[in-house]
Amino acid sequence: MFIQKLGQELLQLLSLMKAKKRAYFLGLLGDGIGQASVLVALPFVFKDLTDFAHTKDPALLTRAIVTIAAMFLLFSLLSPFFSYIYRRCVRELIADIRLLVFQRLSRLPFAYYEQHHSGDTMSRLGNDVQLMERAYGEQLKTLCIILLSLIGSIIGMFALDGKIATVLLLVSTLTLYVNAQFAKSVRRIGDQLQQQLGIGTERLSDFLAGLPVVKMFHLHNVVTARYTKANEEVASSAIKQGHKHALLEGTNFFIQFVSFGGMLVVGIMLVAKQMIGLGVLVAMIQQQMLVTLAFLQLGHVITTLQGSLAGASRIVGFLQEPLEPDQYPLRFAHADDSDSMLKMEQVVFGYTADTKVLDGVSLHIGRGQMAALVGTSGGGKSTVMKLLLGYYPPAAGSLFLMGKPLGQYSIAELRSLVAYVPQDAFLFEGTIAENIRYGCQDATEEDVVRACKAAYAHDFILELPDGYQTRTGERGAKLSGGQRQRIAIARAILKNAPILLLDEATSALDAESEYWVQQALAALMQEKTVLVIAHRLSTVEHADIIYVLHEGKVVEQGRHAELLAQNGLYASMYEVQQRKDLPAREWSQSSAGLA
Ligand SMILES: Nc1ncnc2c1ncn2[C@@H]1O[C@H](COP(=O)(O)OP(=O)(O)OP(=O)(O)O)[C@@H](O)[C@H]1O
Repeated sequence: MFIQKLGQELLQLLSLMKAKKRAYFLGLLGDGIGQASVLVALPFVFKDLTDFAHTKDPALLTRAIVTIAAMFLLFSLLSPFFSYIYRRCVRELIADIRLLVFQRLSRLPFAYYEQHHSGDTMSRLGNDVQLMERAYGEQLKTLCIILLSLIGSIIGMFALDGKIATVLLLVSTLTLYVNAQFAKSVRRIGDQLQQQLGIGTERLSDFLAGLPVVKMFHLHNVVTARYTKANEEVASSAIKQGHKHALLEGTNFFIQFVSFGGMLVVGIMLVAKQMIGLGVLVAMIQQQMLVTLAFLQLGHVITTLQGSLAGASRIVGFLQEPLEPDQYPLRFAHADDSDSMLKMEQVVFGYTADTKVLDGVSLHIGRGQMAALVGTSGGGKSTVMKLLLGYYPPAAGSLFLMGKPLGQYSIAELRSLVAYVPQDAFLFEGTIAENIRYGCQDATEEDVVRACKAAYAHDFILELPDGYQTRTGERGAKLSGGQRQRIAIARAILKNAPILLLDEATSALDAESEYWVQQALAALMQEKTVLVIAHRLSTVEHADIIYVLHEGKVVEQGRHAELLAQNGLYASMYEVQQRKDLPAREWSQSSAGLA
């Protein structure tokens, strides 16, 4: 079972080598054979020298000198050459694997990112890839040298004396057995340790992402306590691992001591009775030490290799995560012959099979119209957006874009038709110009400036120290919320997609920023079909149609005045917000008057 699992994981590790397999094994075996043959040949040199001292036979001295010269050649010339091939291969292999992991990561379905913590994913790229590097770069090579020198030494021992070799081999096998027993529990602890390291990384990335919240609520003690707990668990597993290793070392030392002492005593008695020569005893002791050492190292390398293989197996598992499909396999019997740009018919959706987050939602948005999604928190507004962006397919019902069923679009086509401005505009580390150009990578400088002027961003960008070349900082941290939002709007203007999805962010902005963002949005919405999630109902009073979502159902729909007249959920939400919004609205109106 254990051997079978080890073998399977080794195969997984080798499966990632692909085209580099040949060069890797050439380097590995070349270097391994060089180092192992030196180890195995050395006892024979000592045998010849001991026998020469005893018999004065010059042929023995010549053979010893020739062997040493051959060893020198192997060790100083060939071994470094193969070692170079091998090391280079490992570096290239690890770079390839990192890239593979990243490429897979960038093409996973949206559900994956929602279900996995980013810290866990970071740990994949960091810890697990590092473990693989150790497996390819150190442990497999050590394993190769050990196995080769083990085979060479066993053959050498049998060449010296078959009976003694059999007894010594049995003792050495005991070492292997003990090590294999330890390996299982060390592996278990190793798996636990990696998992706990992943949790530690999660805590760290949570802390970094939530730094403003930590500062604002003075949560240092809370986050430190969470991190301390994860850290203590890591330390506890690492100590347990250390304890097992120490116990293993002690046991191995005992076995080695007994077998070495036994060999020495029995060997001297045999030499005294002239049953074997002194040279044979000297060579036999050395070969036996090599075999015992090889078994000892074998145990150690297998336990550490197992830890690395666990990392490799997580990477292999990750590389098998299903990719986002190019197209959803949705079949719809009919095309939409209405004039709608965006249409949902009785759409049902749940994040899990047994829940319904959207329960028969129907929307109809005509060309050039502005529609709004409003409603209670958790009502399903963002989920509607996720379906329209092709992050998830609907479980039932129909979804049409520009009259064509969703299933007839590739995901890439779908996303080219839609521009999305989220609530929290994300900017990549880089310059402002680069960030805007993500909307259309072929855009010229003039296009970028035009988009920024339309998004009311041009003036503030010019005031920044390096203008369009100003770096935005991590997640755009060097800019204000309103500035980030206007850059995101400029990016969307540049994309120039016919359908615009907006998640209204103005509630998080101060009155002045809100005013400029609203102006920018008005420019963005021109001649577009717009669906906006509105958190503040005052911003969608002029929408062509408003859909009120509550617990996954459209409970009201119509224009602002019609909904007020219905005196239902919308009317009561509007009334509550009117009272809260008053000061901001007054400022906004007076600014508009000034502008
Ligand atoms: N990735 C997810 N996995 C599981 N459930 C989710 C996921 N995202 C949202 N939900 C659940 O789906 C329901 C609808 O969420 P959604 O975010 O669509 O609501 P919303 O109307 O946009 O809410 P809000 O106005 O508060 O942002 C909620 O009950 C939420 O808990």
